[in-house]
Amino acid sequence: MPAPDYQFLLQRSFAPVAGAASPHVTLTFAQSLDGKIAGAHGKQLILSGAESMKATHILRVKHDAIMVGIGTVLNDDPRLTVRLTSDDLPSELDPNDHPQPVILDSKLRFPSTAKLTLPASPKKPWIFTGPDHDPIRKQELEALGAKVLPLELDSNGNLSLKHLLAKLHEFSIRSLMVEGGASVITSFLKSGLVDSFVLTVAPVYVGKDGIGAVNDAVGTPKFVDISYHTLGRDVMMVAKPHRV
Ligand SMILES: NC(=O)C1=CN([C@@H]2O[C@H](COP(=O)(O)OP(=O)(O)OC[C@H]3O[C@@H](n4cnc5c(N)ncnc54)[C@H](OP(=O)(O)O)[C@@H]3O)[C@@H](O)[C@H]2O)C=CC1
Ligand SMILES: Nc1nc(O)c(N)c(N[C@@H]2O[C@H](COP(=O)(O)O)[C@@H](O)[C@H]2O)n1
Repeated sequence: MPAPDYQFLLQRSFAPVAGAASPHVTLTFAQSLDGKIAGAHGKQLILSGAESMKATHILRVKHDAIMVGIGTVLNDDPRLTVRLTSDDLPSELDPNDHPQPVILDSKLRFPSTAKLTLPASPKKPWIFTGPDHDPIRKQELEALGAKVLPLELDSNGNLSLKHLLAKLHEFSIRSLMVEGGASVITSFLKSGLVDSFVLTVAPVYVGKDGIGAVNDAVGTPKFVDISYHTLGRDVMMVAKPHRV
């Protein structure tokens, strides 16, 4: 099998439109053929093969920030770093240019033992939380190097994505990669705030007890500018949501 060509990602722009006061949002995740992103009880699964995982890390290096919900932190304990070498990238991209980790965590459930706050973590997380968070917990997390940032809630009691994007823009974040999990994917699909959609489909079935990528009604989003790329045994779909 020939080595995959990653130019479709390396050459793609994730810059916001001129004058926008919020970052370009890329929603990306890996799912099975039956639409699952994790196993029973949320068991973390490595669905992506080596080739599509490399594409995910190229996306990481091309974005200023990477975001997951607290459910993913509690379940997966992710690092959210770039693991590539300079041989994998053109000279203008640096494999040490890790995206800023951003977490949605309205009740400050973020664990003190998370890999994201270990000394080895190149960038300490920015944790967005609700207006009624525990100030002592905030201090504890800040002592570990995290930045804790209060945010308004939306009408469903979730952190407001519109305000989040405005705040990230204030902090000079121009591109945000949203990696999941299911609740965050669902919120973004509902929100209409997604600019690029990058889906990895792995040729496996997880079964009915797995966690679906979408866990609530999201309407019927449509996509335009669609392309499909074979990466090893996986397929990556790259598209833009159609804004009406
Ligand atoms: N295959 C893949 O590509 C990926 C798979 N996963 C899998 O996803 C699963 C985790 O998904 P899930 O449990 O849904 O957790 P999420 O990571 O989606 O986090 C959800 C939590 O984030 C908080 N939150 C705050 N604001 C929002 C908002 N506006 N929208 C949505 N959530 C918000 C809520 O917690 P609170 O109310 O406390 O603030 C909510 O319960 C794991 O099994 C993981 O392995 C995760 C990423 C990628
Ligand atoms: N692209 C992709 N493929 C999979 O098969 C996955 N399970 C994920 N998961 C996401 O990556 C996070 C782990 O990141 P680190 O390797 O720890 O940096 C995980 O939490 C999910 O967000 N992604």
